[in-house]
Amino acid sequence: MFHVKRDEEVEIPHAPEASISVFGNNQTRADRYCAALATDGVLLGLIGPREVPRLWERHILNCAVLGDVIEDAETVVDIGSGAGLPGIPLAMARPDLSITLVEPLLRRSEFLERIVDELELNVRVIRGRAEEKAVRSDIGGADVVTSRAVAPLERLSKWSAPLVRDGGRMVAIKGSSAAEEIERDGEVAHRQGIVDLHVEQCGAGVLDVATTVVIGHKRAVGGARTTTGTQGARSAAKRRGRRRDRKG
Ligand SMILES: C[S@@+](CC[C@H](N)C(=O)[O-])C[C@H]1O[C@@H](n2cnc3c(N)ncnc32)[C@H](O)[C@@H]1O
Repeated sequence: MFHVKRDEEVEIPHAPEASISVFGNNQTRADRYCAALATDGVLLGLIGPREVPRLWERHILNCAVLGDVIEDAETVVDIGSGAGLPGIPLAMARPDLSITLVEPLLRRSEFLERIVDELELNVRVIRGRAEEKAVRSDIGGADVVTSRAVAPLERLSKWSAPLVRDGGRMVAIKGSSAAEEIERDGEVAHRQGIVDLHVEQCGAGVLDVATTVVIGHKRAVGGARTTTGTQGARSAAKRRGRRRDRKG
C-alpha cells in the first residue's frame, strides 16, 4: 500500500469478531483501510492519534452500519467525507451501492482517491463543496445523502436537499444532540424540502453503542414520497437478518 509510515511502527487494532458480520467477504479490505487510517491517516492529520485504538468501534463499524437504513443498489453521496467516513466503510459493507464522496480539501481527497484505488472500491471521489453548482449538477438526484460531523442540520439540509432526488433521504450521523437539533433546525430543513425528520439507531446487535442517525425525506413535488418510514424499517430488519446469516 502507499504507507508514509510502515505498519510495523504502529499498533494496528484488530477487528472485533462482529466485524465479519458487517463486511463479509470484504473484511480484508476493511482491515487494510483500518491500517491506512492508523498510519497515513494519522500522519496526514486526518485522524487523531488517540482515535487509533478505537478505530473499529467509533469509526469504521460505527459508519458501516449506516447500511441498515439504505435500500438495495441505491446511489449514495457522502458529503464532507474527510478520511472516508462514513462513505468508505459503507462501500465495503454494501458493495451493491454506488457511492460518491465529496470532499473539498486536497490532502483529504487525494487520500480518498488512493484508498479507493488500492482497495478497488466502486466509489467515485469528487473534490469540491456540497453546495457548489458544479457538484450539484454532477451528482444531483442521488437516492441518499449521508454525512458525519460536517455541519449542524440547518446547513446540512441546505447542502443535502439539492443533491437528493424527490422522495430520497438525507441521513446524518449525529450524537446525543440529535433530537435537540431536529427541534432547533427542523423548520429550516422543512423550508429546504427535507421533511419528516426523525431519529433512528443503526447497528444494534453489532455495536455496544448503536449509531444515532437523523433521517429526513425530500418532499416530492405534489407532496408524495416514494419511501415510507415503514419501508425503511422493513429494510433495516432485512439487513439485520442478513448479518445474522453471515455470522452463521
Ligand atoms: C470534521 S470533518 C468530518 C470528516 C468525516 N465525515 C468524519 O466523520 O470523520 C468535516 C469534513 O467536512 C468537510 N467539509 C466542510 N465543509 C464542506 C462542504 N461545504 N462540502 C463538503 N464537505 C465539507 C471538511 O473538509 C472535512 O473534511
